[in-house]
This record gives sequence, C-alpha cells and structure tokens, in this order.
Amino acid sequence: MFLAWCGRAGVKLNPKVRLSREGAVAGYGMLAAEELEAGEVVVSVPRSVLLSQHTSPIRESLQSQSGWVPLLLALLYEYTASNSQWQPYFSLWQDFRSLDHPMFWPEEERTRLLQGTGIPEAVDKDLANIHLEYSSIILPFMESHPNIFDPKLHTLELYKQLVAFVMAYSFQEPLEEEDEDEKGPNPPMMVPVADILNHVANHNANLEYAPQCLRMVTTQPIGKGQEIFNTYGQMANWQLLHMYGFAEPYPGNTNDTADIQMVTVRKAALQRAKSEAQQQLVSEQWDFLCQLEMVGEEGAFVLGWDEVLTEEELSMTLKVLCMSEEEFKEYKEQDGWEDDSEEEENSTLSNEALSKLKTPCKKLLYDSVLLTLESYGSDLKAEQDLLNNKEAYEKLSRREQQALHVRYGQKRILHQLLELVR
Ligand SMILES: C[S@@+](CC[C@H](N)C(=O)[O-])C[C@H]1O[C@@H](n2cnc3c(N)ncnc32)[C@H](O)[C@@H]1O
Repeated sequence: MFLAWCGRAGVKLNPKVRLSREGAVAGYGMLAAEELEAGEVVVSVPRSVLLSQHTSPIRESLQSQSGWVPLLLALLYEYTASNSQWQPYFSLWQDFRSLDHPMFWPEEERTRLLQGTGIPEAVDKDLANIHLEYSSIILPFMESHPNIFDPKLHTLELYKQLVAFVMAYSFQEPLEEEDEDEKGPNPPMMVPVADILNHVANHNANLEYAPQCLRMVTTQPIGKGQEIFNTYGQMANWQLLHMYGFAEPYPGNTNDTADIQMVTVRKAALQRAKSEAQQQLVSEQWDFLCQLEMVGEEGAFVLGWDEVLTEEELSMTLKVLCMSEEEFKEYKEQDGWEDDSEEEENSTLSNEALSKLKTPCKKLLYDSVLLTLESYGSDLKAEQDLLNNKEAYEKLSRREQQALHVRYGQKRILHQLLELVR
C-alpha cells in the first residue's frame, strides 16, 4: 500500500534499491539490491509529497504559529483524519509503537541508566516544554478551531508521541548562512521514503535539496545487499539516544563526544583554593569569564575523540582560573584576552596541544575530569566487561544496551583526556 502510494505520488525509487525490514539495522531500512556507484540517486521525492505546515490542507489556520508547533498541529490533524493524503505514510508505523526515546522511559530507569550522560536533564526540559506547549498553545488553538480539532482525540499523549516522531523523522532544509541570520532556520518537515533510511556516522548517502524535489544520493560505492545509510548530522551518542532513541554501538560513533560541565571546572578550582581569599579570587575570575561569555552556569565544554570542540572557551577558562591575584589584575587591566589572541591561535586544543598545557592548567583540567567521571556513579571496568562478554551483553535489555554505549563512550573520551594531562 505504501509503495503504491509512493508511485502515485511521483516518488521515484531507484530499481537497484529496496525498502525492507530484513537486513536493516533497525525497523525498516533501505538496501542495495544491486551494486551502486557514488553519486547515484536512490530515491527522489517531489516536494508535493512532503508533509509540512505549508502542504497540509489546514495551512491557512497554522499561519499564526511559529517554530515546531505548526508541523505538530498539522500532524495531529493529518494523523487522525481518515481522508488525509498521508494515511499510507502513517500506516508504516502502527501507532509509533517502536519509538523508545528516553522521554518514554520511567524516570527511575532514566536516572539509573543515564546519570552523568546529560540525557536526564535534556529530557526533563523536553517534558516541561511539551506540557507547557500543549496547555498554553495547542489546547487554546484547538478550542478556537473546533471544526478541525477535538481535545478528546488530540490528547497530550498523542502530542508527546508526535513530538518524538518529529524529533526522529523530520528534516530541516539547510539555509544559506546569511539567510539563517536573517530569518532563522527553516521549519521542519516530514519527507516520506527519505526517512526510511537509518543513520550511522560512517554513512554512505545524504539528502540533496533541489527546487522541485529532494534526492537521496550515494556518497560512496555500495555493495549488493548492504544497507544505505543517511546521516542525521554529526551526532554524539547521547544526542542520538535523546533525539532518536538509539546509540551507535561502541566504538562505531566517530562523532561521539563527552561534556565537562563548565561549573565543574569552577568547582574543581574552588576545591583547590586553600584560603577564603583564594576562593574569592576564583569567584571573581568566574564572573569575569561569564562577562566575556566564555562560560555560563548551564554550559559545557565538549570533548571529541581528536580535539576539544569548545577549545577557545576551555583554554581561556583554565588560563584565567589558574592566575594569581596579580596576574589576574594585570590581565584585566590590559583587557588581556584580546591582546592575547595570537597566543590563543597557537594553542588550539588538539589532543596534542592539550598535553602541552602549563602544569597548573593541566592539574585543574585533570581534577575537573575526575569530578565529571565521578558524576556517572558507575564502574568503567564493569561496563568494559559487559561489552566484552557477548553472552552477558545479550542478556541486557535494549535500553540497558543503548545506555551502556552512551556512558562507556563518554567515559572513554574522558579517560583519554586524563591520560593526556596526567
Ligand atoms: C528516520 S527513522 C529511520 C527508519 C526506521 N528504521 C523505521 O523503521 O521507521 C529514525 C529511527 O530509526 C532508528 N534508527 C536509525 N538508525 C539507526 C541505527 N543505526 N541503529 C538503530 N536504530 C536506528 C531509530 O529508531 C530512529 O529513531
């Protein structure tokens, strides 16, 4: 039914590929039925098939809304309208039963399995937003459009499922950089068939946007029987689990990252301060860094496998928090950080440069990493044993497996840094 609908709607599937559950890493996927070269179009989707705030028949009513809400309202409507042109599309996912984002896990399980990863905090924010949005925007909108919506049908529970569906399946057309500054990002949309492709960091296809259609194009030769993988972006495992409900098995995700909360570096600096005067100095240095927008209470330094992704912020923070009172005074008077730009440029924090940090900075970073590792409250060695023991690993629940890959990857990145600054 879905394929017949695709044909009628003008979706062109390359005869050398097939959509299938068999052979795919998860659920449906796209597989090469014959060998493919780099640069081949595997599917082309006309823009008329896309489901967005601009293509739904209720588009007129949605004009007053912004952000993700219009797509969610369009989906609430289309999903429950028996005459929607997208019913064959929705029929692929049987009530979204396969969505298993951490926001659907019981809170106890989320905390137990994901403590330290950053996911529980992100989910708490999502859930608060979903509840607030539903009560303050969706419900009033439904009340003012009783001919289209019915709160008994369009419940908070359905809204939550659709948020997860949009998180994991929608696309956002990239804008030219100048446009993005002016207008903000493009609104999200659903792209039937392109969204059947699964993701891996080492992907072999990606989506191209043309005026009349969207095309999924191979980026490498693909052998017969192999799965065709899109990229959902450069995603760390915690982001994949948070937004898509899966993580790449360790060590496959070359885009993986680990965070050091900025406030953890402050905490480490305060722990080292021996007198009240030194603690006072650390607080002033922190405030100074806040004013420069180098740090913030909610921010994090992001570490990849090969480099620190927030290198400017981290190197500046370490440098300032390690200054003596005199150095700090002189630095502020000189309006130091601008004068120092040359030095900063030479000291980009690739892993090699990290190992060359001055000793006090190294020590502060070392202590910050130790504090971060403590926040997981779980044992790296036990996790390593689980990953090495196939039988024990397979006894874990799916959620336990996903969480293990997130935690273990992050901790390995943090341990790698410990070794470098030891
Ligand atoms: C855009 S959809 C891809 C189609 C999906 N397989 C289906 O059958 O509906 C994204 C979802 O596919 C799954 N997925 C994608 N890539 C995956 C991977 N490498 N490993 C496990 N699950 C994956 C996740 O459940 C994710 O939320």
